[in-house]
Amino acid sequence: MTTRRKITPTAAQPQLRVRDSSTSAGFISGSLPGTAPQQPIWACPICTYDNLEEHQSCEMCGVVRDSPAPIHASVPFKFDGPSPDDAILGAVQGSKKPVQGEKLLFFLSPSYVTDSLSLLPANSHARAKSKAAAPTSDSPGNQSKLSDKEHGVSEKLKKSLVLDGDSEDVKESSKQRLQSTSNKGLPLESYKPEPWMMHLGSKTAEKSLLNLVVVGHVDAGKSTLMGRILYSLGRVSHKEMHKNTKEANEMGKGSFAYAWALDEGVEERARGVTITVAVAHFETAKLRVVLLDAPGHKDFVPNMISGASQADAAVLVVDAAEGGFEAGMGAEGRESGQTREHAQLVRSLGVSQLVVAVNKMDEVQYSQERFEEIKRILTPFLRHCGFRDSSVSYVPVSAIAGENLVSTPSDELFRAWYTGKDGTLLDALNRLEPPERDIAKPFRLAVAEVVRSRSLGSAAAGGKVESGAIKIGSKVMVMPSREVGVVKSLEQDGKALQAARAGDGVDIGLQGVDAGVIVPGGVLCHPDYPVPIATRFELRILTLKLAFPMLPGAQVVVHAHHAKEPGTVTNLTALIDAKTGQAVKRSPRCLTSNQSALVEVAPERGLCVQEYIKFRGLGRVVLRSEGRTLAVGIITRIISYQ
Ligand SMILES: Nc1nc2c(ncn2[C@@H]2O[C@H](COP(=O)(O)OP(=O)(O)OP(=O)(O)O)[C@@H](O)[C@H]2O)c(=O)[nH]1
Repeated sequence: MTTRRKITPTAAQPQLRVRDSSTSAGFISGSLPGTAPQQPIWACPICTYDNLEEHQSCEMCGVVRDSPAPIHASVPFKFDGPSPDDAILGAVQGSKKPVQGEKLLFFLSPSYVTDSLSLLPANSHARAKSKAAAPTSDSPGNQSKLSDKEHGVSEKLKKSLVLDGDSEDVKESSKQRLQSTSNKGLPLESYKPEPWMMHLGSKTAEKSLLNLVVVGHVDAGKSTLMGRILYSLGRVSHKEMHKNTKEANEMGKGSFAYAWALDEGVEERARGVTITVAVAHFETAKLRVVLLDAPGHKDFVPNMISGASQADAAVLVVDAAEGGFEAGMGAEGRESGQTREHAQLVRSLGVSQLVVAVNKMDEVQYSQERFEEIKRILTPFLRHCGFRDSSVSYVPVSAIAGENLVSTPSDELFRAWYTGKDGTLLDALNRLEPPERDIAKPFRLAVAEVVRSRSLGSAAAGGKVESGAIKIGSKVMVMPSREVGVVKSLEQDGKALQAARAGDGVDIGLQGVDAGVIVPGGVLCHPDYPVPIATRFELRILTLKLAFPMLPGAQVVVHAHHAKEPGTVTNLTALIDAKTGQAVKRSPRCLTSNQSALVEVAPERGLCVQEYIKFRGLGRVVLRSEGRTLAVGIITRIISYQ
């Protein structure tokens, strides 16, 4: 039996999923977080955050340990590696040394893709055919430390966040940041997790959970690849495969038979494209993988964003065929390629580990030269997106021929050069590290979908637990309605659970709330620590390639976790130097491509979001307009609440 489902996020029209009840013995996922051991620490010279000895860079602001005295004190924090967010936060080159053996290049430079494609041999351009863990600061072991320190860090940041010492509004910004802990709830720092939460999973030696999103340009072979893996691992039965093959042949779409294991919708099958995010489960030697198969077509980027916002790691599928790879990179004058856009988006949505599956190797006769060529072009590009070289692996595969997926290649041409020391795609997936989870923070779950099933009842939501933990009987507040219900049932992969914790993708059945109050893009949270409903917030953004300058008053669609809401860029507060993190110009008249800036945004209806520094998963934002991604960013301050 397979346990696949689809997520179609849209705040305006909740997606209902009807499913038979199919529960089995409950289990609790994940490994034992345990209590934080006493370990030596070092204080960051920028933000004063106390880091564990083993960390070579600050978990709070990303500054490399032993870096020279800080010269750009306006940088509040950063990812583990440079990313679009890093550019937003600044100091990519100013305060961070290159990591061992890596050269940090100025990333997302306008000419970058053109430059990298110019590395191709002349005939490669002619080939174009017509048709993206490091532990976070929220590690369980660090949870108490983080919670206890949060306020102290903020006190320091109060000074360092001021972009311009003379500016009253920016001083006010810092003051409000400190007050914006939660709206009409207890201060976050007063939260203490209950003992049972910290011991979830302690009695079992279960595999770790990894949420894996599969992204890449349209038709790169994502669904075929994952369908074939699911089939090889026995997650798709022979009977089901036989049925898919027969029906696909009858529709003249025989080559999509494996993809149909994931593309189950009528329209998806008729059009031969993935539209929604399909969810499936499989296991590697050490991981329980929740697979999120995202659409590649540019029209469905919003759905891809929703899938990627739940992910811990990603598989970027690229098409090795002549012209296929180049199309994904937006070569040959194409306005954009989704290999490029997806890699930028997944990194800005917090994914730092990437497996690049170089697919359709059968179409290039398993050419080592082609594989190396693609690697050579992608490596610096992915570095520019913010991926560390050491967090990216490349695996040549053929989904259609089943080569190098779960077993070593059998094709002679392939075996001639691929010795298999880097292993199969499954080996590469097994090497991914699940991130540490935010267990010691109040419960938060961003609603990905509305679920209706007999076992869960009429008021049920599906999504990934961002922080904290819940069990049967826990009270939760449904936002934005503020109705409070009790957890009646919990399910994961079709099995009943007694409890769920940060990182788990779960379906939650609630008692005591109206079904209609659960909406995709809403948030389930701890009733004493409700998520704010923000009606205006400040963002640090990095603009991508803009067709037109962004002006104050620009109409955008604001994407935050699974929420999607029209909104207005009400103010361009300051232009920020991406290298130094300093405000270089107040109230710029407009923003152009590849600029880092502080802006204010007002969604038409309140959004359930939080400052990135407090809840990363609820603090990342993507601004889009007319089907194009304009900017990626993080919430630095909530200005007004509903
Ligand atoms: N030759 C060859 N064709 C492949 C391979 N993998 C996939 N395809 C074909 O590529 C086409 C697209 O495959 P899909 O799996 O639907 O691609 P996708 O990336 O999931 O597409 P979207 O989700 O719509 O972006 C189908 O005709 C597949 O049969 C491969 O390894 N070799």
